[in-house]
Amino acid sequence: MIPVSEALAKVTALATLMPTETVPLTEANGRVLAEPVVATRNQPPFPASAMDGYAVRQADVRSGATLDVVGEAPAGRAWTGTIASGQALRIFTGAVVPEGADMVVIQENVTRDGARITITDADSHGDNIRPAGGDFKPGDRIEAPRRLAPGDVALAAAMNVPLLRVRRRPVVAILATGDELVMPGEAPRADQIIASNSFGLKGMLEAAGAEVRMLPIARDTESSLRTAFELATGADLVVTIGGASVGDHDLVGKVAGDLGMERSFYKVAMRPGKPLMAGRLNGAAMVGLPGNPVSAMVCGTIFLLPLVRAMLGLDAGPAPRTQATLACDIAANGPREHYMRAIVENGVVTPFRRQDSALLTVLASANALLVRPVADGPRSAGETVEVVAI
Ligand SMILES: Nc1nc2c(c(=O)[nH]1)N[C@H]1C(S)=C(S)[C@@H](COP(=O)(O)OP(=O)(O)OC[C@H]3O[C@@H](n4cnc5c(N)ncnc54)[C@H](O)[C@@H]3O)O[C@H]1N2
Ligand code: MOO
Repeated sequence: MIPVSEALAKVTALATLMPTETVPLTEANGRVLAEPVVATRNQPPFPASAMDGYAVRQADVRSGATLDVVGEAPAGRAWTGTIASGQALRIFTGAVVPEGADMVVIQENVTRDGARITITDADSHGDNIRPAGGDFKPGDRIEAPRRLAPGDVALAAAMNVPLLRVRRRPVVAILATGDELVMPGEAPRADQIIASNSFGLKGMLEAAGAEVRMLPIARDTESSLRTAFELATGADLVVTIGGASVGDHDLVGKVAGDLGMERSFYKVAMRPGKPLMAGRLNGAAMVGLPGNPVSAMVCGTIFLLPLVRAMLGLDAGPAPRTQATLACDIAANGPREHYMRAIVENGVVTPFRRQDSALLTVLASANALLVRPVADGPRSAGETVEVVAI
């Protein structure tokens, strides 16, 4: 058994950086930017009105002052004259503020009578003008690498960059194994259960930016496993589920080895997740997850997410931890780092009483993993511990 930190380093060392591809803005959200986006224009490109009202000279703005309305400027239709003293231009949000004007008086602060306005309230918070280039200027950048959030996509669009260079999504083949498994919706025999892990992992990996291929469930025979591994050809990462332990039917390690897997490690000092394996199989990274549903999902959080991040060129450090205050006493930990399913509320963490790695109801109710270091002593309510959000 190797420590979790060492296993993580070995897993992320299996990553190959994905090549880049070009996508339109409509498909860019959530993708990882591979090359910076560089603005070639000012935004706004002109001094723009921030309000509906009247563009005027600030020096003319006094309560009771009357001004002549000399024209109108809606957004998208500039008025090309110059505002002189005593004049006002009817203006709308987003329109070009004309030469001469250095303030927009909001329409709520004037009364209008034909072509004249009277200022009823001269108190203004600011000039209501957005200066040219106030948002961004030529040369301003969205740096890479970066996972594009909706705000980034909007910014790239505003920069008039319609196509973005992003990392190709790593293709992950998920291979569930076991004679006891049937797919959701099928009719299980009395001695069978429903395959669940692949679905949880698919969601987790897709949210991380991967493209997931679900392979048919492999039976606990060497030939079925071999066929399933063949179907994984072309994937950047092959994730197997189950068959990783020491039983007579735990054949994943053997078959992968027969097919040429160069094993990086097998077994991690971690709970749940001890029988984790990883290596390289025909040019792809391979991670063998334990079958217990919670073990598979916890290993997904701790190892697969950093691996996918590394493949996308992002920081591949360990899952971020924060501190929380223990709500109750907990017993000493053993020789494996323990990732206890827990609920964090207002900075206080409560681990679930039942920690069996088969309990999906507990995992689904949890929002955090309470991390117990190897050989950590008993801890009392009120002490500070580390948690990973899930
Ligand atoms: N003698 C020992 N037995 C076990 C050990 C050990 O050290 N010595 N380790 C235990 C630990 S810890 C784990 S974790 C499991 C992992 O075993 P496997 O990876 O070989 O997984 P399976 O035996 O195939 O399955 C375990 C469990 O999970 C269910 N399962 C499997 N795949 C799925 C799936 N896709 N969806 C839902 N459920 C799944 C399976 O039916 C079993 O109940 O080994 C312990 N044993
Ligand atoms: O290590 Mo196993 O993954 O406890 O269930």
